[in-house]
Amino acid sequence: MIEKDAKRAIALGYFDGVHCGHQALMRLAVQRAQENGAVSSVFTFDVHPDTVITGQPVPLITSEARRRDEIRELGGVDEVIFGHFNDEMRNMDWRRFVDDVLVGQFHACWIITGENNRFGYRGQGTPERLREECVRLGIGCDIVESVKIDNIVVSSTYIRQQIAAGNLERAAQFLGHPYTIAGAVQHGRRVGRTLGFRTVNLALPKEMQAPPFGVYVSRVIAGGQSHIAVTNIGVHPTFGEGDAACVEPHILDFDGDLYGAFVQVQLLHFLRPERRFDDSEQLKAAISDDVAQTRAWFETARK
Ligand SMILES: Cc1cc2nc3c(=O)[nH]c(=O)nc-3n(C[C@H](O)[C@H](O)[C@H](O)COP(=O)(O)O)c2cc1C
Ligand SMILES: Nc1ncnc2c1ncn2[C@@H]1O[C@H](COP(=O)(O)OP(=O)(O)OP(=O)(O)O)[C@@H](O)[C@H]1O
Repeated sequence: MIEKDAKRAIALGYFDGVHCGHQALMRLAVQRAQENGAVSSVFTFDVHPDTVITGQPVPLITSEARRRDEIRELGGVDEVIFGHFNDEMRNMDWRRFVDDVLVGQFHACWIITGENNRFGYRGQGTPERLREECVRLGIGCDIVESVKIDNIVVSSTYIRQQIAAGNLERAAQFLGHPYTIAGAVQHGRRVGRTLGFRTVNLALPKEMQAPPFGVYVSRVIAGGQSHIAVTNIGVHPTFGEGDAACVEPHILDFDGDLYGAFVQVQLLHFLRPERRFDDSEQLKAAISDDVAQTRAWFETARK
């Protein structure tokens, strides 16, 4: 239990996907907290600010249900604070945000931000202004240089573009971990078993940035175990149109029961687009080929 008036080293930003740059920033927050006998925290928002500002939902790399856990697991911080991004927050002067919210309400003794971060009304809170304000308040401040890969600044926006294009290897390189869809296993229509390939069924969270509908080499993490799998994402057009998009991994060489379990599906490599087959025999042949390609991919990855 973290005490309300504990002092905190607070990292600022939205942290969608918890990519390599976010992780570097949070490592520093953890270090500053240790040095100062403080709690390491992230201050983020319940909705993406651009969703409110532009009126267009920003598709997310991390589903809403997983955000807190993912930031804590991958960032190593003690606490994730979710500010409510409403009109009041949107119009709040940057200095008031620092003085009243971060310091007044959450007792910040150190604030950590990336060099490209902007906050407060119209983004008028720049890292340089933050540094000056922290000096005035007598608290610590770090401005972290952007992490780059291949001379490209790692950002959630760039990673979303890679996911949307099906470049999951590139997305994983920039994330520092695979793109993952998590959720509770639901009952499907039990067609999979008639095909000879049982599948685990998950809803695709509607707020997520999905990759193109298709078939992916995958891993399924369930009950602390990692399984090799091949996953179809889409609306399975062979069986009629109109269904909501779902995520259906077929776990190779597995005969267990996962109904109701909470699983994570890591999508590693795009194999082919989803398509409509004329009959289930053709679909079966295609899935057999997907399975063979998946085994071959893991064989090559192991070498
Ligand atoms: C590896 C794999 C690839 C698949 N590819 C397609 C496809 O291209 N087109 C399609 O209509 N269904 C495809 N399916 C079938 C459906 O996604 C789903 O497995 C089937 O409709 C069974 O659904 P159920 O679990 O609700 O019974 C594929 C399934 C798997 C496991
Ligand atoms: N590549 C990076 N290296 C270091 N820090 C970063 C990097 N990218 C973002 N940050 C910092 O991490 C915090 C959270 O970043 P945030 O999620 O707001 O931005 P982002 O990843 O650049 O996303 P977007 O593409 O939406 O701008 C911010 O303080 C930001 O400046």
